[in-house]
Amino acid sequence: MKIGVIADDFTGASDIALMLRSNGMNARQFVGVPTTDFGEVDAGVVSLKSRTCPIEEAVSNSLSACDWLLEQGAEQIVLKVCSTFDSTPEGNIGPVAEALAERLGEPVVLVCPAFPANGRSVFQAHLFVGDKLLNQSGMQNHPLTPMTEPDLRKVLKPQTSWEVSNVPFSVVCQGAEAIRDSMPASKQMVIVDAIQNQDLMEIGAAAKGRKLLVGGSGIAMGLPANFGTTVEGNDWEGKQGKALILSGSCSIATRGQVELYRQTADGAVLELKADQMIAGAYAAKEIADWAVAQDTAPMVYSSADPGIVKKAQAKFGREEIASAFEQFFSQLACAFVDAGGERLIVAGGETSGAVVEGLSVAAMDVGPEIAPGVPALSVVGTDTVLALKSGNFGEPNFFKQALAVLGGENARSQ
Ligand SMILES: Nc1ncnc2c1ncn2[C@@H]1O[C@H](COP(=O)(O)OP(=O)(O)OP(=O)(O)O)[C@@H](O)[C@H]1O
Ligand SMILES: O=C(O)[C@@H](O)C(=O)CO
Repeated sequence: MKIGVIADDFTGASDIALMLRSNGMNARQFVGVPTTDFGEVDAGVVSLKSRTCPIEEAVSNSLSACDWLLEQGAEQIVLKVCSTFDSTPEGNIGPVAEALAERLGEPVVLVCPAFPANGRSVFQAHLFVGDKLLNQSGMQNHPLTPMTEPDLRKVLKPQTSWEVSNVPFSVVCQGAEAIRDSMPASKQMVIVDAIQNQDLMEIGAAAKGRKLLVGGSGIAMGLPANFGTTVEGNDWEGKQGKALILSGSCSIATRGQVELYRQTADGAVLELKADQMIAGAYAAKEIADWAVAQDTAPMVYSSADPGIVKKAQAKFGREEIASAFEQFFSQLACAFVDAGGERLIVAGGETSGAVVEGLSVAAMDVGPEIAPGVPALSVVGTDTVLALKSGNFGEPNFFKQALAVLGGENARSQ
């Protein structure tokens, strides 16, 4: 293994696995730290559910993943965080990055969440989503990690005892050597500006030999070139069996995708409501049986507008309602696969984590791209194919595209 990735959520893990594969590395996504040997890969991506869990748990799981990746021979570790830098004021990005840097003996940590293909850019350490600052992008309403500050120095500083600084675009646009020369010598987390893919390629070249990087999948774009790896053609195969769409993401893009799919799904949709969920009114097995009996791929969703989410959180508690939905989606996915379902499309990182853990998946191979940051995946050793969609990724007709690609067709023709 050349590059080891510790991803703080499951959709993020498949996002960076796709990025590494598209740029010349064989990559495999693991669910937690593997306990069996899956053979040699250039890049191993360990998916954790550490974005919103208690800090001590996030640190300890990330260190275990790091140790395992080092044992596999990884020369460089990437902590994959969200391209919208999702974290609470306490963490978990800062504490995990600091613990990993100390474990690896790395005094300087490059931090860059930019992902231009999905509209995320960093300028003067401020994170933009399209033409909006992070705190005006809709992320201020996120159910678990509301992002109300666009200056990443101010987001990261309260999370770490290290200094936090910025390498501005005026340096980045001069290329890899200028970026390398601008690196401090002492303990620092350095937020590096990046606006376009070319900047990420230069940052990747500048990062050659660094033991730890922190960022969105964009930070991995220029890394495979440092190792001179290449990949053979993709032998990934789709499945034509029963499909189910599960959406627990309340992000703006997902809500648009849910609405569009709802209009075209011939009624095969079921909205889960918070009151009924808490009252235990939904039965996973019954809904799974209904799902496999449909002619078109059904969609089960809890995606709701910020006002509805806030009310549910005030009534039941933020963690309680989130975990009730996550547990239910996980049970439903298991019941659907038990009932013979083959294709699962899941929207939302936390939701995807719950589903994949519930299915007891150990490893996934990366197939073709459905949308930037979202690959088709196949669960190693089973007939299940999956798409794990980050909340804000994908075009309005994402679900239709995903059904096609998981079925072995081309997304662009949808
Ligand atoms: N109607 C709802 N009311 C309250 N919470 C909800 C509701 N529907 C979903 N949730 C919770 O909101 C959280 C959404 O997070 P999730 O990571 O799945 O989506 P996302 O944040 O949009 O995706 P990503 O992390 O990939 O950007 C989940 O914990 C989910 O259980
Ligand atoms: O970086 C992103 O935005 C995604 O891969 C993700 O992590 C969303 O959960």
